[in-house]
Amino acid sequence: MLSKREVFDGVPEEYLSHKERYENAIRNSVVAFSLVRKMQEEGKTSINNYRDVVGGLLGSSVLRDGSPLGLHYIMFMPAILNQANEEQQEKWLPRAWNCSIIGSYAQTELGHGTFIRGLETTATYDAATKQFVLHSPTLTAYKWWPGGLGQTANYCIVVAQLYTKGQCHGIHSFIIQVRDEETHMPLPGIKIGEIGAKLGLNAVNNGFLGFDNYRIPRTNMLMKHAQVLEDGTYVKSRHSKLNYGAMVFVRVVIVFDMVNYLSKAVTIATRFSAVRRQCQLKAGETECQILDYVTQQHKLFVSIAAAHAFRITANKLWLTFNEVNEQLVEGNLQRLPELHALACCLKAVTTADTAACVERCRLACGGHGYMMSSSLPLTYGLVTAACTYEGENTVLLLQTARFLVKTYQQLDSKALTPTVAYLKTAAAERFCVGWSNTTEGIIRGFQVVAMRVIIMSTFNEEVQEMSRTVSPQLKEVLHQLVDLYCTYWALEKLSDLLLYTPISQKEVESLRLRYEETLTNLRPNAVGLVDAFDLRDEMLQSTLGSYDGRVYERLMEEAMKSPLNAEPMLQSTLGSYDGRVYERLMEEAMKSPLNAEPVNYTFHKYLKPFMQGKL
Ligand SMILES: CCCCCCCC/C=C\CCCCC/C=C/C(=O)SCCNC(=O)CCNC(=O)[C@H](O)C(C)(C)COP(=O)(O)OP(=O)(O)OC[C@H]1O[C@@H](n2cnc3c(N)ncnc32)[C@H](O)[C@@H]1OP(=O)(O)O
Ligand SMILES: Cc1cc2nc3c(=O)[nH]c(=O)nc-3n(C[C@H](O)[C@H](O)[C@H](O)COP(=O)(O)OP(=O)(O)OC[C@H]3O[C@@H](n4cnc5c(N)ncnc54)[C@H](O)[C@@H]3O)c2cc1C
Repeated sequence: MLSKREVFDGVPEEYLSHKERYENAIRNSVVAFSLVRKMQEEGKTSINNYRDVVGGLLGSSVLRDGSPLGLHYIMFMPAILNQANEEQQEKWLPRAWNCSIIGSYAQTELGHGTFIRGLETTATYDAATKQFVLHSPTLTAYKWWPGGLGQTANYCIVVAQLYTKGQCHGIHSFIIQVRDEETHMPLPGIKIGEIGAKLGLNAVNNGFLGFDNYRIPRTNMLMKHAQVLEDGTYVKSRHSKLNYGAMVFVRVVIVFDMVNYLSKAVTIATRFSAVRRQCQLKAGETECQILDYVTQQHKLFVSIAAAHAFRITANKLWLTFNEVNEQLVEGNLQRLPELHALACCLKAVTTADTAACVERCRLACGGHGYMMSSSLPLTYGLVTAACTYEGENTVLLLQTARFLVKTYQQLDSKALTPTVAYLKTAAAERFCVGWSNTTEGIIRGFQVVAMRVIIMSTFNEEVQEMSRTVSPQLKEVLHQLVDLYCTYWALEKLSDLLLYTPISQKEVESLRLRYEETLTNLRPNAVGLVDAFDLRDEMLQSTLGSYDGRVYERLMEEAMKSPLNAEPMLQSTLGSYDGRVYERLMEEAMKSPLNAEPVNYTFHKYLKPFMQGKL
C-alpha cells in the first residue's frame, strides 16, 4: 500500500514545484481512488451512485487542488452513460469503472469554448475503411483545457464536427484512445501535452490535443442518439441537443460542489471571528470578538444562510434532473428545455454567489485570511474557476433568459412546467401585488420582478419541508436564516423592487431594521451553525478555522514550514505576452517541465499498477 505523500511528506503543496505538484497529485489520487475501487468490490458504490463518494474525495484535503483523475469520473464516464449505445456501454463502461482506462472530456478548443457549434475539429467518415478521420485543421482547432489530458488520460471523449457523404451534421461525440496502454506514449497522429500553470486547480493536469488525420473505427462514435451507418448514412437524433447531456449533468453537480466550498469558507471565517479579538466597543473594556461587529455579521451570516439555501436547491435540482432523465428514456422530451434552463441558471448563480461569498470570507479575516495556510485563497481559486468552466456564467444566464422569455410568450397557450408556474400567478396579479415585509412577501416581490424582467430566477425556499422535520428551536433558527437570506437580497436588489413593486420608503426602512435584528438574533448561534456543517479540521485544512481555536499557534507552526525560513531565494518569474495569443499560449504551455518528457515516471510507478489493479 502506498504512503500518502512518500516523497514530499511534511512539505505543504504551496512549496512544491509545478512538476512536483503533478507527481504528488498522481500519488495521492491513485491512493484515494483505490478506495473507490475497494468500495466497488464491496458493493458499497456503483456506476449509478458514485457521485457522493467521488465528490467527497475530490473535495477532500487529499485532493485539495483537484485531481488528474477527476474528469474521468466527472465527465468521461457520465458521457459514456449519457451518449453511448448499449453495445458501446458494455465495451467501455467496465474498463472505465475499474480504471483500467483513464479518460477525459475534450470539447473546448483554443479558439472556441462557448460557441460549440463553431468548434473546428473534424471527424470525417471514410466508408471505404469504415473509419472516422479526426483532424485539427488549424492551431485554434487544438483541444485546450481537458482535465487530466496533459500527462494522465489515455482515452477521451472528443467533440467534433461530423462529416459524412460530404455533408456536415454538426458536433457529435467520439471515444478516442490517445496514448498507448502499455507505454503511455502518445499514439501516431496525436499531439498532446499540458497547458501550463493556472490560477488554481494546478493538480488537474489540463491538457491540449491536436489530431493529424487520425483514424478511429466507425463504432467509436457515441451512437445512443445519432448514428452513422456503415455506408455513411447519417441517422439524426430525436433532439439536436441530446448530445449536450454531459454538460447538463456537470452543471447540476457543480451546484453541490458550491455548497461544500461555501460551507468550508464560512466555517473558517466564522470560527476565526469568534477567536479574533480586535478593538473595543467601549473605551476601557477588553477587546471584543470581531464576530460582535454588525459589519462582520453582515459579511458572514448571509453566507451561512446561502449554504443552506444552495443545499436545498441542489437537492431539488438533482430530483428534477433524475425525473427529466427518466422521461427522456421514455421518449418524453417535454421538460428538457426547463432542465437545461434550470441547470444553467443555478450553476451560474451558485458559482457567482459562492465566489463572491468566499472572497468576502477572506476579507473578513484580515491579513490572516490572505495566508495560504488559511485555505481561503485556495478555496477562492477553486470556486472562481466554476464561474467559467462548464459554460461561462454570462452565457448560461442568457440561455435561462431565452427559456423564460419563450415561456412568457407562451403563457396563455401552453401549460407551464413546475419551476416557472409562478409566472402565471405574477401575471394574474398584473404586477400590483401588495408588499409585505415577510419571507413570502419578498419571494412574491421577486416573482413580480422576474415577471417584469424575465431574467431573474425565483428563489424557491423549502420552508414547509423544514417545519415538518425539525424541532421548534431549530425551526426558529432556520427561519431566521430564511428571513436573513430574503431580506439581504431584498435590500441588495432594492432598485428592482422599487421599480416594479409598490414597496414604500417606510417599508424599506423597516426592512433594514428587520435585517439588523435578524443579524443580532443569529449571532448567538453563528458558531453553532457552522459547527453544524460538521467539517473536520482535516477537511478545512485551515489555520484559522480549526475547531480548537488555536489560531496563532497554528499560524506560526505553518509559517515555520516554509523552505524560505530554512534557506535563501527560490522561484523565478515567467515572461509576458506580445499579443500573438494562441501561438504564445502554446509556446508557454511547451515551457511546462511536464511537457519536457513524453511519459512522467509516475505512470510506470503508480498509474499503471493502479490501472492494472495491482495497488
Ligand atoms: C460524477 C462524479 C461527480 C463528483 C462530484 C465532483 C465535484 C466536482 C464538481 C465539478 C467539477 C467540474 C469540472 C468540470 C471541468 C470542465 C469541463 C468543461 O468545461 S466541458 C466544456 C463545457 N462547455 C460548455 O458548457 C459550452 C457552453 N456553450 C453551450 O452550452 C452552447 O454553446 C450554448 C451556449 C447552450 C448554445 O448552444 P447552441 O448554439 O447549440 O444553441 P442555440 O442556438 O443558442 O439554441 C439554444 C436552444 O438549444 C437548447 N439547448 C442548448 N443547450 C442545451 C442543453 N444542454 N440541453 C438541452 N437544450 C439545450 C436551448 O434550450 C434552446 O432551445 P430553443 O430555445 O431553441 O427551444
Ligand atoms: C479550470 C477549467 C477547467 C476546464 N476543463 C475543461 C474540460 O475538462 N473540458 C473542456 O472541454 N473544457 C474545459 N474548460 C473550458 C471551459 O469550458 C471554457 O473555458 C468555457 O466554456 C468558456 O469558453 P472560453 O474559455 O473559450 O471563453 P469564450 O467562450 O471565448 O468567452 C470569453 C468571454 O466572452 C464573453 N462571451 C462569449 N460568448 C458570449 C455570448 N454569446 N454572449 C455574451 N458574452 C459572451 C463572456 O464574457 C466570456 O467570459 C475548462 C476551463 C477551466 C477554466
